[in-house]
Amino acid sequence: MASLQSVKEGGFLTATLDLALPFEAGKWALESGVEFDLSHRGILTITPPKVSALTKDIIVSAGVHGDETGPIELVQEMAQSLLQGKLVPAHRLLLIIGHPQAINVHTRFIEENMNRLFAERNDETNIDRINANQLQYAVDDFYQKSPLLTLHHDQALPDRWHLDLHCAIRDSVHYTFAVSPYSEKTTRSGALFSFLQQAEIEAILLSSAPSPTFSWYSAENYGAQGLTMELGKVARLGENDLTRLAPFAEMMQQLICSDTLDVSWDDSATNVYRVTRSLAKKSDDFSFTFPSNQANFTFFEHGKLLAQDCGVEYYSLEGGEAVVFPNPNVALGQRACLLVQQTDVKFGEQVTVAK
Ligand SMILES: O=C(O)CCC(=O)N[C@@H](CCC(=O)O)C(=O)O
Ligand SMILES: [Zn+2]
Repeated sequence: MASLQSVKEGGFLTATLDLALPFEAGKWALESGVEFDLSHRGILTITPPKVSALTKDIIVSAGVHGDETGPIELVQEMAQSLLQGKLVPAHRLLLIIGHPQAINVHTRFIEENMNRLFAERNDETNIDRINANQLQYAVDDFYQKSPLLTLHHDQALPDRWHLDLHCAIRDSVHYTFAVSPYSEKTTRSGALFSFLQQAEIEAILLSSAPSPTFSWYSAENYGAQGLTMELGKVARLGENDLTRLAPFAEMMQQLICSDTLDVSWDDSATNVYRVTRSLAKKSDDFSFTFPSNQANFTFFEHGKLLAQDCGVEYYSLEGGEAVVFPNPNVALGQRACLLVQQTDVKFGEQVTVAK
């Protein structure tokens, strides 16, 4: 079947991954008035039948790492329901399956980690860089050409969201958690945190420095309520237990199909962490003092030796620190782990770390 027809019938993921089939762009509408624009392989823009000042510009991306398949299956399920008219969106959507080439060979990336290629446009010397540039153009196009901009008469920006869905490589004290990228812009709204709590996401990690990730790109460049979502653990396509992500899938459907979401917050219901340090791998001598499969959010009391790198030793700080994303095999100069401490937040229009 032609790839465009396959997408129209709900096969967004199948068509995206079938690299033997030449890509066919296309625009079409359902009787409901929902409009679809398949502009590139794995990049689908969906426009609701009507827009208002309450309409959001929402990006949901998955497959930026090819072996993180649970979120890919969630995006496919959402795309299928929208394409078949079973769901009617209330907001503008950009659905992205980010790295078909890596997904097809079940690997995190081909030559370099695509989720470190969003600081700027990249020289297109490999497929990871080509894809990262294409995703940057897609985000730019989606937010910059939004019809909502005229609705707000350029006074205020539309409510922009970007959920970049990932899985963790290893076990985690928290099965689901969200990483809020650092930006000087207002990208940590009470509505975003309330959404996470209602989606039963177990923890939120507040980054304290910029990072060249996909969610950071939208937060920093467009003030989007951006998150990297860690939804379970890596597994093969079709071998994920999506029931554990049901509350999140349900809240994503509410986010996409409801004009507005209830906003509430219970300090005791969600663990919030702030990033105290990000350890970069400075040499091939870098090593951790704990096993490479150490679970995310493992806590180390104050004064424990965590890692060493060419004689430089890293000890856990006063109050202790927990480790997140420990990976001694990253490329030189890249992040080998995050170190975090639990924190309290002041909930409001924007959420801030309580002093
Ligand atoms: O489990 C791991 O070690 C990595 C899982 C993953 O891909 N995480 C993202 C987090 C990005 C961020 O810090 O926002 C990544 O490493 O790209
Ligand atoms: Zn990932």
